Amino acid sequence: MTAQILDGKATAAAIKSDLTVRVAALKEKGITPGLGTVLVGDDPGSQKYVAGKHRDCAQVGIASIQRELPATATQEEIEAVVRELNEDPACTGYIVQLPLPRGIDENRVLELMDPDKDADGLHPMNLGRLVLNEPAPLPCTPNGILTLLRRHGVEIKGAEVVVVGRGVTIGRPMPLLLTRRSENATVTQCHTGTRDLSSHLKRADIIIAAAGSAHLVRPEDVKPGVAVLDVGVSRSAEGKIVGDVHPGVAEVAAWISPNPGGVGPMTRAQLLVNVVEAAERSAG
Ligand SMILES: Nc1nc(=O)c2c([nH]1)NC[C@@H]1CN(c3ccc(C(=O)N[C@@H](CCC(=O)O)C(=O)O)cc3)C=[N+]21
Repeated sequence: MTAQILDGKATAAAIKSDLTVRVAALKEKGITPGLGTVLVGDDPGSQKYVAGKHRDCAQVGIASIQRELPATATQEEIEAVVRELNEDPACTGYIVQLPLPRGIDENRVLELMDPDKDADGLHPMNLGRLVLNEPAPLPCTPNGILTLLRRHGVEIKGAEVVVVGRGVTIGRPMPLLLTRRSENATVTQCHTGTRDLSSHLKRADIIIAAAGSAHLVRPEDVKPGVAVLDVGVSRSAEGKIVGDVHPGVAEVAAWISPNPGGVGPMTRAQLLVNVVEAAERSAG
């Protein structure tokens, strides 16, 4: 058996085409959604991601607001940009690209953001709203994963899902989304402290591998017919992206998300969804 592809690139393109229509409707009401990005420093990876986000915006008609600060920027300088975007009516939603340079208190910056402009869905207020089942912008990568599964007809209701990882962007919020009544999955969260990862993986109907550990999930660890989402990003010695899932898993799984071309483009698409939804909320 060779797994079918959970095609994030194609699914993200379909979402962007839906959004183009919604953005046009907002513009008829006199509202142009705008995505802001705050990029601090000159990390080439971060520059590339941020550039990708603005390319996406251009495709769907969302305005781009780019703020760049040097690697030497102080806490106060970064916070001043955050305050400015909070006040800017043209900025519907924004992100502060992470990580911030050493010595900057990231959480203090993030907490200063207006939660209603939080395009990442990772502001403490919005994580709290998620716990409380209140409407909120949803974390982009976990929500992108759910959308990718739904659009390929992978059954989430009742599924045994193993999430590997406990990072703030994926591992922590993912089970919160999966265990809502609307999803009704059963979740096991594994991490570096898990005694026997393989025994958990073998029981899973869906595996979400977000540990950042190259080829952590091996073919002998998984049940035939499983759906596997490869969210990990490591770099090989040659600089190529290496995921958390061993390529041999594709011979056992029913569904697999390629990496690149899987969850990454979905993350970007959900960011745009959050910006458009924030603009729609403000339009009433
Ligand atoms: N505030 C904040 N929000 C983020 O969402 C955020 C962040 N900071 N910091 C860095 C990480 C990383 N991230 C990616 C998003 C899309 C791709 C993506 O689309 N990747 C392509 C490949 C790109 C390539 O070839 O390098 C793919 O998977 O097909 C990758 C990585 C968002 N992040």
